[in-house]
Amino acid sequence: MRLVVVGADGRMGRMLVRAVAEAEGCTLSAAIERPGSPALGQDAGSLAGLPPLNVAVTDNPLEAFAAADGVLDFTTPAATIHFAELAAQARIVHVVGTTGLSEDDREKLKAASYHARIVQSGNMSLGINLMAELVRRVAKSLGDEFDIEICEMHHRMKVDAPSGTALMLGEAAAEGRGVDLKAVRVSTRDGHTGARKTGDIGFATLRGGTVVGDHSVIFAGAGESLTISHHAADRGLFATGAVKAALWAHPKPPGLYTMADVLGF
Ligand SMILES: NC(=O)C1=CN([C@@H]2O[C@H](COP(=O)(O)OP(=O)(O)OC[C@H]3O[C@@H](n4cnc5c(N)ncnc54)[C@H](OP(=O)(O)O)[C@@H]3O)[C@@H](O)[C@H]2O)C=CC1
Ligand SMILES: O=C(O)C1=N[C@H](C(=O)O)C[C@H](O)C1
Repeated sequence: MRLVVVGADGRMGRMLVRAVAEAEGCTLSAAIERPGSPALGQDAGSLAGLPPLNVAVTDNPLEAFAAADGVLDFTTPAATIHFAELAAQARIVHVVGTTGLSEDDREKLKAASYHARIVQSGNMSLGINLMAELVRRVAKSLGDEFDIEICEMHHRMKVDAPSGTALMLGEAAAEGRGVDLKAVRVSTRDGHTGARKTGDIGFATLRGGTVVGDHSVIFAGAGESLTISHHAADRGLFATGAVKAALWAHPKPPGLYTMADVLGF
């Protein structure tokens, strides 16, 4: 499968280049960065700490997508929506790891998925996707006498909050309870907040250092609490998941898929 990595000089982009180079049945057909990036013209393999792959970074996604079977995209919401339009025109697979997407962005991805095979997930790891299934089940079993709080910590450079993963876990908890997350979500608390409202789902965001990604969902009841946690030690696992998603989606019909579909949950 010929894969393009967009945002190839980013933290995830470099991991994706490595994952493609190491995956059986995949080749890196192009590496894209934004116009003006200092990475333009450099070898994508060298940027990723590998021997040269003879793939120079360019700012021409149109040409790259026309000669590819799929694109791995961990960039920014604006860039992802632009790439979704191009991937739909080229009828290729689009794996979207970018977080911080708005409702409007999601609508645009949905529209693009009439032509492209899109796999979108706030987290491409096996562990988090399994955790979301567990959270759904526990939330369904426990009822709202158990308060749900979601805590996440990421590195100091992360720009969106709560994390895409935290929101995904919140959606799973809300689904388990049969409620709409938007109606019960509490993402900030400061000052005299009053007592916690029954049924709220709270989010706490921590940022610091080089933390790859830690997530906990706490079910706090009367006299007992249950916590489900995940610790990501290396962002290579998200990249491996993204390549797996691309290979899975290659023979599928156009549509908007999730990592849970890829993993068969
Ligand atoms: N779903 C998952 O499993 C995971 C998702 N993520 C998400 O992936 C995204 C990226 O994270 P991370 O790698 O840490 O961020 P980085 O900022 O390190 O990487 C993003 C890269 O995309 C580039 N970029 C921005 N706009 C464009 C454009 N129009 N064309 C081409 N390249 C562009 C940036 O270039 P420049 O810096 O020059 O602007 C940068 O190199 C975030 O939303 C993050 O939350 C991260 C890990 C796992
Ligand atoms: O920005 C990151 O680094 C990460 N982003 C994703 C998120 O927002 O959940 C996934 C992972 O936790 C790392």
